[in-house]
Amino acid sequence: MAERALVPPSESVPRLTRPPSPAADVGASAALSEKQSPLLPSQQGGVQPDHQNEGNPATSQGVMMLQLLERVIELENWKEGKGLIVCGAKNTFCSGSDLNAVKGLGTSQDGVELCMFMQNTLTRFMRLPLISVALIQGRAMGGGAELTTACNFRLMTPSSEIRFVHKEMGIIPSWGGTARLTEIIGSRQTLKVLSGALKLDPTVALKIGIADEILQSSDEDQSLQEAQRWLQQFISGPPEVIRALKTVVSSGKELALEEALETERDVLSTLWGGPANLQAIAKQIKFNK
Ligand SMILES: CC[C@H](C(=O)O)C(=O)SCCNC(=O)CCNC(=O)[C@H](O)C(C)(C)COP(=O)(O)OP(=O)(O)OC[C@H]1O[C@@H](n2cnc3c(N)ncnc32)[C@H](O)[C@@H]1OP(=O)(O)O
Repeated sequence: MAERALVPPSESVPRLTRPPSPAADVGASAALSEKQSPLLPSQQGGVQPDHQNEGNPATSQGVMMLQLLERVIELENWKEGKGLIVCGAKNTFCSGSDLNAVKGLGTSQDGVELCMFMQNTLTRFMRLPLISVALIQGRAMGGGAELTTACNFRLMTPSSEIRFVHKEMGIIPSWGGTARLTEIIGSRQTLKVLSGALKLDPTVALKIGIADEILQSSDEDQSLQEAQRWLQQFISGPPEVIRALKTVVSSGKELALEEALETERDVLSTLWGGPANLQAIAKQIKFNK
């Protein structure tokens, strides 16, 4: 029987509580996992399996998923950050769960535990006070397609493709991907994308609103540079302001209006009269250029 390495630290997705004050340190953009894709098997350039568990794909996949959670926890503690880019390796964004591991996780309970673990991790990722970009080089399939929806933006290289293959696997996207995709492109388009298991090339993805932009290059390094330049336009400025913006947008998306308004008041109180605000007022900035 497959080892239960995927039981989530908490049994359910964390509730969004009104957030702590954003930090005021200097920020930078960073790759979540430079040249690594969190869920891929090692032959695709993913995180290497724990040697202790070599030969047991289910356990190795569990290790990779735990590594993803660890990275998210690191990012939760990255108090000066402003943005991040999630990218894959060897021109594959992420081809989802390791199919060899999935064979060893055959019960409904296995599926639900995997789902809860990933819902927890990706919800925490989505709520980071960082502006996140999925740089889709090559394919994003299954769980990999779901991962792209946890990012705020999706940039696609000309040769890339997003495909929610779940229907063909006899399942649904359940790592929060269905809910997030519906929020991104609406229920009609989501139903088409999922029930057709459509291959979304960059042109189609842009048209239906999953992709934010098609990059010029399919080259791994050049497209990463393009993505960094693209992100830069949204993260220039003081970290406390960028982080606060992401925080209030998250609460506007997830909370009831009264709570979201309260969050806005609280977050504003950390900025109004603060250094960035006072400097801007002192400079008498004009926006007519
Ligand atoms: C539990 C469900 C879960 C969820 O979302 O909830 C999922 O994610 S289900 C998994 C969904 N993903 C797939 O079904 C992908 C299946 N793989 C493919 O369609 C292709 O391999 C593709 C399109 C990713 C890449 O095709 P390409 O022609 O470029 O290369 P290869 O097919 O030769 O692949 C190279 C090598 O990688 C292995 N591989 C790729 N993806 C997976 C995977 N998800 N699990 C295990 N192994 C994978 C592939 O088998 C090849 O291995 P090799 O030993 O060289 O034959």
